[in-house]
Amino acid sequence: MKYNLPDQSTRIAVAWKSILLTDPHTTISTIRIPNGVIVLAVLGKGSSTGKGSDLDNQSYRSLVYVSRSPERSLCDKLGQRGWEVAPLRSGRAARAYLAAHHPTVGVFDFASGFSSRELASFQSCFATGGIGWVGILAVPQLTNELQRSVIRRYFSRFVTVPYELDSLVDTIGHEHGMMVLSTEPDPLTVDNEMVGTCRTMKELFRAITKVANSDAPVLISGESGTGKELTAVAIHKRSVRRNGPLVAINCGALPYHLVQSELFGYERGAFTGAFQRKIGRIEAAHGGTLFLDEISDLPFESQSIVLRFLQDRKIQRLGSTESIDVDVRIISATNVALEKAVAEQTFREDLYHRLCVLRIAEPPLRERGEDIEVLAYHILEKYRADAAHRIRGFSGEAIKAMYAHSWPGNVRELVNRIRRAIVMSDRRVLGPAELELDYLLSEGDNTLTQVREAAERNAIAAALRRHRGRSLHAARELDISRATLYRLMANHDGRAHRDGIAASTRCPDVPAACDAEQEAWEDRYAKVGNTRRKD
Ligand SMILES: Nc1ncnc2c1ncn2[C@@H]1O[C@H](COP(=O)(O)OP(=O)(O)OP(=O)(O)O)[C@@H](O)[C@H]1O
Repeated sequence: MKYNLPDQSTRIAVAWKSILLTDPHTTISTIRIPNGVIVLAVLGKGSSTGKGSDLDNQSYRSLVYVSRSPERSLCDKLGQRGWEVAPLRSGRAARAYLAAHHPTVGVFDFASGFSSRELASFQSCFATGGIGWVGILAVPQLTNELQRSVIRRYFSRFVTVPYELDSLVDTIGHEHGMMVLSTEPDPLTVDNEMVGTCRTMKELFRAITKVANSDAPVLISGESGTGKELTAVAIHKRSVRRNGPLVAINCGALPYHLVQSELFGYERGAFTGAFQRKIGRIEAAHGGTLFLDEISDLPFESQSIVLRFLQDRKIQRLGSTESIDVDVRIISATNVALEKAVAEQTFREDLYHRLCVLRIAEPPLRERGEDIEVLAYHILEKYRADAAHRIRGFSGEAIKAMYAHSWPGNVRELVNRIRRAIVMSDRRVLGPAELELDYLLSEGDNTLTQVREAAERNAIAAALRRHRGRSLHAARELDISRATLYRLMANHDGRAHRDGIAASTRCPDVPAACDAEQEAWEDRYAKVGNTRRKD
């Protein structure tokens, strides 16, 4: 039987339970279907020229093998079967490897004796999408509740010690086959620009794929620095217009008197100084995508000009009477709520409806959980060469501080902090001081729970700081009710509040919270805090 990859193969993987790729180099594989019949299948694009199939052409022959004492014989055996094995011991090394190499299979040796704390440091690796985990366990570990729950949640298969080398390698082959066939090729990860493994980012990637399949206008909303421009590029790259131009216009930087000439262009002699014809930005995007960045900043008087183009899809260069049809797909981005601008009559409602047919919301960095760490290593890889010496990674304290910080500037802030640290640091391991996050760490915040609590406390403190102690505004920003905010502040025993206020007095550009509302708030908070303490 011959199957073409990837479409049909995906269906095979879904329909049949087990696929054994005995050797990642070969295109001949054994497929075991549910009724027990074994079928030999040739997987590939019908090619037997020896040049290799799609399976060979991709980088999924690498395998991460985590063990405190990696088995030499297992590494050798895997090497003979064409695997590139990366034996690793720590969570940090594994995370960096996963971010850089995207292996399809991971082998985790529970039997080599990782402590519970060490196990927790691997959690983000287990949760990484696109990798199937195979466990090696000692029989008594099957009764250990923590290990059982990790296996149940994240592992597809496991073997117990003592195991037969061949059988383990076959199990890894099974896992590899299932992962390859059930994973759709993802241009986002192929070009390795947009990184994300958490649930919200996976939802974003799915939304990008769907939106890219349509030609309707899309509005991308999200806080500054969350990756709206990156998303616009990803949509364009995945769309049928990918071979056409992508032209970006920063609407905030377009003064009214230049809107017509910038957007529509002009003919020679159209006005004094127009010495030659100039093609406008909209026409330059013909056949491709027009990205209207910071659309909310488009001056009100200019909005009708853009609206007219969106209605007619025609332009007229200044100084010309000829109407030119322009075929572009519109993507716009905003970091403020356009609905609010419409309600306040600073943004035209008819333009809003033209732009906002499809919608994508960019999650802020503070809601991306362990992606902070994945992103940090991605950024380090990208800018590593700027360092005067080789930088190995981040210290444990630096990672803790990153989780504790609330990232008001989102991914851009993370990029800037890491780039600064890479250039300025004399050390091989970047610590919280290099990231200018050392003020966040307090003694003894070591366990995951403590780190999470610290992150929550700091997010609340930062929100209060930004809104000068106004609980209603801070709760709104944190997307929780005011009652929940009070409860959380009470849980943190007032520390988030104190930190928020202390920092707002420390920071020169944020005035201290000392207005009447602040005092009223403090009274209310004191009551909530007292009630809880009585409990
Ligand atoms: N998911 C991501 N993976 C890797 N890098 C990212 C990601 N999201 C954002 N970045 C990086 O963060 C920086 C800011 O991204 P971008 O310019 O797309 O944000 P933005 O939301 O358009 O910002 P603004 O609203 O200020 O225009 C860029 O350096 C970008 O490469």
